[in-house]
Amino acid sequence: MNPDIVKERQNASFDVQKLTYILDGGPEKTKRRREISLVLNDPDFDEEDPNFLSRSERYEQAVRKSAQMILKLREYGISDPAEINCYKSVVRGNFHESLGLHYVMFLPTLYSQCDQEQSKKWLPLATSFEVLGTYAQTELGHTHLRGLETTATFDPTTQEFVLNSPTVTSIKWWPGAGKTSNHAVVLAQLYTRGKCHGLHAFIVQLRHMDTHEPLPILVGDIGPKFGFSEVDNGFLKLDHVRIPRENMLMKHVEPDGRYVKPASAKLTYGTMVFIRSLLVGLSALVMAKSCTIAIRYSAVRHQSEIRSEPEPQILDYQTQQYKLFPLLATAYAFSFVGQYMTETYYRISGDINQGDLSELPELHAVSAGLKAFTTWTTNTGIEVCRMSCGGHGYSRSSALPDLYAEFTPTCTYEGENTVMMLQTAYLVKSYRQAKAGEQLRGIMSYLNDMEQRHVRAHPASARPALVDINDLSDLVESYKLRAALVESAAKSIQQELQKRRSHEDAWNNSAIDLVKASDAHCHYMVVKLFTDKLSEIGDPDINLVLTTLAQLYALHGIALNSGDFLQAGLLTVPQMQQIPVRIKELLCLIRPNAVALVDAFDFPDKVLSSVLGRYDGNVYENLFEWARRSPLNATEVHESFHKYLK
Ligand SMILES: CC(C)(COP(=O)(O)OP(=O)(O)OC[C@H]1O[C@@H](n2cnc3c(N)ncnc32)[C@H](O)[C@@H]1OP(=O)(O)O)[C@@H](O)C(=O)NCCC(=O)NCCSC(=O)/C=C/CCCCCCCCCCCCC(=O)O
Ligand SMILES: Cc1cc2nc3c(=O)[nH]c(=O)nc-3n(C[C@H](O)[C@H](O)[C@H](O)COP(=O)(O)OP(=O)(O)OC[C@H]3O[C@@H](n4cnc5c(N)ncnc54)[C@H](O)[C@@H]3O)c2cc1C
Repeated sequence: MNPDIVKERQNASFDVQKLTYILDGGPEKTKRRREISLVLNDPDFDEEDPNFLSRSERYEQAVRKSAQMILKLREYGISDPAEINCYKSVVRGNFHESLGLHYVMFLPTLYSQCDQEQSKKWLPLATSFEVLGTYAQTELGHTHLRGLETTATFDPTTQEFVLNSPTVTSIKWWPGAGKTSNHAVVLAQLYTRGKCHGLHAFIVQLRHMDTHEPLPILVGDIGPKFGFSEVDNGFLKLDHVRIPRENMLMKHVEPDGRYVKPASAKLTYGTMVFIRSLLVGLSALVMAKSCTIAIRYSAVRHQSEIRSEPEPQILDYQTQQYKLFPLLATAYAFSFVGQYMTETYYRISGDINQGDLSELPELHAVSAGLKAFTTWTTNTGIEVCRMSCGGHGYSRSSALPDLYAEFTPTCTYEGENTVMMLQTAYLVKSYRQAKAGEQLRGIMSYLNDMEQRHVRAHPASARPALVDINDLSDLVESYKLRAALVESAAKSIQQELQKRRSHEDAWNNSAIDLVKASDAHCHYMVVKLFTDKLSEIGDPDINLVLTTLAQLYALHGIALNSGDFLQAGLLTVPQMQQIPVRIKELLCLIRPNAVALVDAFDFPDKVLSSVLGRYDGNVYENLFEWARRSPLNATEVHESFHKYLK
């Protein structure tokens, strides 16, 4: 064990184990997660570091691993869905799996959209992995749902749907598992009796069940990408492919071609809402991994000097703390927001299953906004962590380049982040309702008292000292008032309309304000949820250290967005000047607990897969060992010497 890291652990002011229990949701859950993590000792999961393999080898290794994962699930008797997720997350490590889409999109779509008869047919096939599925929605030319071109036309004479990609731009593009899957849920515009009824989901067989040869369908892999090398994102061109009427999910077409309207057309989009909710938790996980690597490494790395003494740990540099500790605070904040998002998703989707769709718009707005907010922040955070590790952060052995490459498409898939932030119609609608005197419930209720508490620029002399920057509840309150930026967005729309612009142009001309409003709303939610969580934590030592993190999270956010808070008169200039001073004090308070705070995330070394983030801190000897395994070192003299240099 590296002596620096031993010393760090001795300095901790709280019980790391107890904090792990809080993050997991209780000691029993921690115990079970640790038991599940033991599967990593199974030699059948031994594999070559993917960084030493070609794309094709990576894909093959990933398919082997996915197949092993399924066999082992049965062997280990893991059947609870939450435990399956935990098991898969542990085994998957920092990479995605080739069968991922089957689990996260294909199966959930079947579960939520099959009727009884369809469930009876498809669920046994899909859960036994005879049917391997993907989710084919995006097209080469479009992602916007109303713009999708693929058609499904009902033919009452044969009781079939005819699926067609009429143009190049209508070719399905991006669905994972182009080579792996034999079926797809295909999203297509439904036509019956000559009329278009919008997007609906259809189950389409793509490949022969025994030979895996493609049916008369053009299907394949779209080629190498920025990351996601394990995943065979695919293309799919359908040329008048016929499928039985029974393959339409939720069956909205009667045998005579009559269309039966669903309770809400938006139910077809349910799988996306599900994944967007999951991505909030994934952001927390990846932020936590990145901080673990960067903070442990910073504790064992010595460089330069502060005083004329031996080189200090780089974690002692104030600038290093300023890079990493706000991200550590973010990892904790997002962990609690992830828990909230999961609970909210299951609560509201439970109501939806019972026929109560009243909270569907809120679920859509919250999941879209938080998905965008947390993935954007995490994406830039990983890169800060990588940079903070200097040259060794650039080595793939650190895992940080892989974490970045695998995570960065979360800002794009399941709805491009700007587009998701622009799903603020709900915020503006809520604002207008509140303004009209309606009492809002839930997370939007803060808009109820906006009329009394206008957020607008005050002259400097008239600015009230509303906020005690050392008081978390005051900080939450000021974030809440800043979230009323939605008022500015709504006003911008109103002004545009007064200029006789169309409703659509008024929205587009206010889009920057709308994204800002959405961002401010999400930021408020995160600060509030983090603060609310503190009241549940009884252990005084843990409460203290998490309160320090929450204060840092809140103040750092204000410092980054100082213009909003000043312009709205929520903070005075002298208060704003106090914030960097307070932030520096908080960095000092966090410093002795930094390693313990990342230890509490409790990532086994095999899951982290990072030489820099090793629990024992023995970085240098392992960096050397890793480098020696590079394929270029397989021979002392590389064949290129004989071919070209000699
Ligand atoms: C929403 C759009 C942008 C627009 O929708 P559209 O209907 O076309 O048009 P509008 O008129 O604007 O909207 C109409 C109204 O409907 C409301 N609306 C829209 N969507 C929804 C919805 N989903 N639910 C409810 N309501 C909705 C909207 O607000 C309007 O309301 P109103 O009329 O104003 O009242 C739409 O075009 C859109 O959604 N675009 C984005 C497209 C998209 O998202 N595509 C995704 C394709 S699939 C994909 O990307 C797959 C990726 C693969 C990922 C694989 C890896 C996953 C990893 C998973 C993580 C695992 C976590 C594990 C964690 C661990 O390990 O621990
Ligand atoms: C790794 C990966 C895996 C994927 N897996 C799948 C899958 O399994 N199945 C599937 O169906 N799809 C999948 N996708 C596709 C993914 O869902 C889309 O790429 C995503 O929805 C974004 O759409 P787009 O690529 O068309 O971007 P575009 O919408 O073309 O975005 C390009 C730019 O235009 C801007 N823009 C677009 N519309 C607006 C607007 N209304 N207002 C303001 N700005 C706008 C965006 O902000 C962005 O800056 C995957 C994508 C990736 C990268």
